[in-house]
Formats: sequence, structure tokens, C-alpha cells
Amino acid sequence: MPNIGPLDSSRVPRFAGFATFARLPRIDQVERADVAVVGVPFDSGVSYRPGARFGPAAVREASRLLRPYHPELDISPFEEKQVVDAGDIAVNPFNIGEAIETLQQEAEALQADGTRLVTVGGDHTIALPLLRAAAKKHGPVALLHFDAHLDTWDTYFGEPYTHGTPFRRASEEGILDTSALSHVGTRGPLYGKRDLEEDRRLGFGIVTSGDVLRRGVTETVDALRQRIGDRPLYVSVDIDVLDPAHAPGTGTPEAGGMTSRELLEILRGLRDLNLVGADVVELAPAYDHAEITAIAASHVAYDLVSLLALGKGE
Ligand SMILES: N=C(N)NCCCC(=O)O
Ligand SMILES: [Zn+2]
Ligand SMILES: [Zn+2]
Repeated sequence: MPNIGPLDSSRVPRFAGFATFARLPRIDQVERADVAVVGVPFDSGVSYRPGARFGPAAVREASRLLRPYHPELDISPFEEKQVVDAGDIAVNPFNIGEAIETLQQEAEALQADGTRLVTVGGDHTIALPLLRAAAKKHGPVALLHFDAHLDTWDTYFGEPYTHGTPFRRASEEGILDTSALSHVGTRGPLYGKRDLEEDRRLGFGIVTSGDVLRRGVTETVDALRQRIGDRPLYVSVDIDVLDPAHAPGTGTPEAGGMTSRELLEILRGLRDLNLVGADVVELAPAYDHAEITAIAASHVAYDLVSLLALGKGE
């Protein structure tokens, strides 16, 4: 049986009908799924502007325009693999601890028979339970983290589970492969020099936004690929890695970021790595204009799905 693809936009106009990611079938409309796009409408972990809870719905709307063939990666991901929209994982907005537990359980259940996840957030808090679920299946994972921020801070207002702390917690829990941790796109003021020292002690390497500009995409990709090797890899994309010109709709914007072209080109350089899961987080549609950020996030998610579809899927 061939895989069930997206609705044909030459028959049903792409602006008609319910929004699923890329107009793909819902998970209950297929027998099995190789790749699932799943939303997590959660933003109780934010430190500044709220609103990322509406990210999944905005990405689905913006993704109506995606087409089924990816020329740069030379793949039709929805033909190659059964890709579905798994809907949203509903978590408690009033209890971060409970939300994290629920999300981990639901992610594990979705992954149980080999489905790989591209999760659309939601704020960056959600990366912790998603990494836990990935590590449960694959062991400690290499992490490629695109973000203006380090997100390895210890606590905010004394609280350990926030959108600025997921990778500190993940590191403490031993679910990251500390020989292959990279931040890409980092920039902006920090609380102190100690932020960088502590981050380095956790094992992270940093490719700043300025480094990407100076070295270019090719050199950046080569260095990242060398560090990752054939380890199981999780990719976490905070959309604020992009310059506010390319992603105004986000909660903690920082000037001087990457272009969406640079981000997509770096992602495409990751083909044939052992990608086991990915997320796109921190889209806050209320601050968006003309769907600029939602379109960027939908293309990032499409590229991540395509990378997973290229993989062996074992
Ligand atoms: N956007 C994310 N994930 N983190 C930002 C935390 C920055 C701060 O409030 O200090
Ligand atoms: Zn960020
Ligand atoms: Zn972040």
C-alpha cells in the first residue's frame, strides 16, 4: 500500500479544509506512521512574552503552502515515508511538572513502534521531556541546538523547569551525549561571563551567530558534522535563532540573528546523519506579522521531516 500523502492542492484549494501539517492525514486516518508532526501548545515556562501555546496552530495554517517535493534534498518525503499530523499533546498549563511528565509519556507512546517525531511548540521547556523520550529509546543523544540563547541556565525565580533551563536539566539527567553538544546562533547579552563558563563545563561547543556569518554555511556544517558523527542526533530549533527581521513572532527576540536561508541551508547540510527526533519551538504568533515567523517555522519543520524521511528510520 502506498503511503497516504497530503491533499492534492490542484483539486482541493490549499486554503480550504481543516489545517493539518502540510495537509497530511491525521494519525487516526492511517495504519502506521514513520514520521509524526505533533503540536505541544504549552508556554507556561516563558520568562518574557507569552503566546507560544498558539505556535502549533499557526504552523499548521502556514504549512498549507508547502509542496510535496524538496528539490535541495531531492526527496518527496511524503512518498518515501508515511508522514502524519498527530494533533496536539494536551498538557496542564497550570503545573509545569505535570506538563513535563505528561509530555514525556505521550511522546514515548507515539514513538513506541518506531515513529519519529517532529514536535512543534510551545516554549523551549518542552525540549526536556522530548529529550528524555528520545534517550529512553536511543541512549544519550547528541544535541544540535539552534537558538539565540544558551538555555543552560540553572533556575529562574528559583524554579528549575523553565524555557531557559531545559539543557541544564537534560545534562544533569545524563540523557545527552556530552561529547557532541552544540549551540548554533547564540548571541545577545548574558547575565554574566559565568553563563559561558558553566555552559562549557556541561560540554557544549558554541557556534555564535557571528561565527556563522564569518565562517559561512559550508564550514559551519563541516564542523558540526564532524562533532556529531554517527551518534543518535536530536535537533532542537528555537525560532528565535533567526533575526527578528526573519522571526518577529517570538517571546525573547535578540538582534543580530541568522537569516532563514542560513538556517535552512545548515539543516540541509545534516542529511545522512542519524537524526532520531527534532523540535521547532518558541513561535509566538501574537507578535508575528504577515505570518513571517510561522512560515519560517513551517519550512524548518518541513526540512526536519525531510531529513527524517531520508534517514533509514531504524
Ligand atoms: N527563548 C528561550 N528558550 N529562552 C530564553 C530565555 C532568556 C531569558 O529570559 O533570560
Ligand atoms: Zn531562544
Ligand atoms: Zn530556547
